[in-house]
Amino acid sequence: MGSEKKGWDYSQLRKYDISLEQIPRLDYQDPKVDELMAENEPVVITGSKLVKSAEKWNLDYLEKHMGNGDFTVFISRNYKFKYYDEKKILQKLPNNETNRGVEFTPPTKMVEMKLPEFIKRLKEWKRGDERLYLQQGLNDTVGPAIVRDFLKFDWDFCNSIQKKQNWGPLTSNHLLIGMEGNVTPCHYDEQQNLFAQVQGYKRCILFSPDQFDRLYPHPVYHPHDRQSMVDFERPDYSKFPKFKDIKGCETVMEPGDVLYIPIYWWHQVESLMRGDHTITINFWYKNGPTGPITYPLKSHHKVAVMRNVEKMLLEVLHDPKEIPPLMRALVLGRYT
Ligand SMILES: CC[C@@H](CC(=O)C(=O)O)C(=O)O
Ligand SMILES: [Zn+2]
Repeated sequence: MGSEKKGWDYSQLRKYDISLEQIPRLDYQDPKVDELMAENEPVVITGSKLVKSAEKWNLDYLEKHMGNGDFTVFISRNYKFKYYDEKKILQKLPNNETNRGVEFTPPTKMVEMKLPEFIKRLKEWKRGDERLYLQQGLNDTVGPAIVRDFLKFDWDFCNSIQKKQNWGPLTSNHLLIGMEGNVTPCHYDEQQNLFAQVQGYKRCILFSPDQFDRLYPHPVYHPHDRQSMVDFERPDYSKFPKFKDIKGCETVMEPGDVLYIPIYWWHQVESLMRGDHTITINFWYKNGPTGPITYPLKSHHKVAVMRNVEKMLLEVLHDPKEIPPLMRALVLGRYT
């Protein structure tokens, strides 16, 4: 994978005891790109101009043109930015009732920050300081120059993919500005994703949905729903024995690369250590209609089924502790 001539080297990658193949890197005009996407397989698409109009988006340009809006910034005391769903945290509601959330201490703080302050903290950051990660949906609060650049994205390119792959509508574009070494731990999303690298180098480690039982996602009701419970750097093989057999693929994204992250595919994303800050724009699309079901079900369909079973059981049992005994009674000795 890659090499020194590509502006990064192996010493900038975190070391894991995981077997990883290379994600194919194909030119955007290669017909194999469509074939892989049609199979819900990841592919790095090179040479497209999808976000070429944003290649000038360095920090000074963004500070000058991003407008005076508030941006969502996550703050972490370490290098990890594990996503959590606030709606699943036990909360007092206005009428003094509580939602059916759980007690949970978020691992990161989410704040609203003006861009100049974010950039100042980015530039002044030193080892040991809290880390920051700007993750903001692009909306109409940005300045006119950014709107112009946004309109100049190669929309024909991504619209043709959307049409060919029969995806649903584009739901959002997120601007992601990360510090060197920041890690978004392994998780999956329920949307199709074109992940466009604008500045800096990002390592993306992906696992097929069929690795579900090796990645031990938090329960659906948990704020870390869709996130793996396994700490890749210090895996607890007694709690997560199947993680030993994990198989995945990876790539180091360079500016201009576009990675197709298929719906339900697990991914861990890392800004290379001792590298520059990174800037990414992602394009999230609703999945298209399932189309003709073939049997046995594909692994990503099985993940959707498992999520629905979990949600239904929670709905009827109310107490998550009731699920394991019921599932054991259902399966052990009967289906095993
Ligand atoms: C925002 C988190 C992550 C990207 C990602 O998970 C996605 O685009 O789905 C990253 O780049 O750190
Ligand atoms: Zn994601």
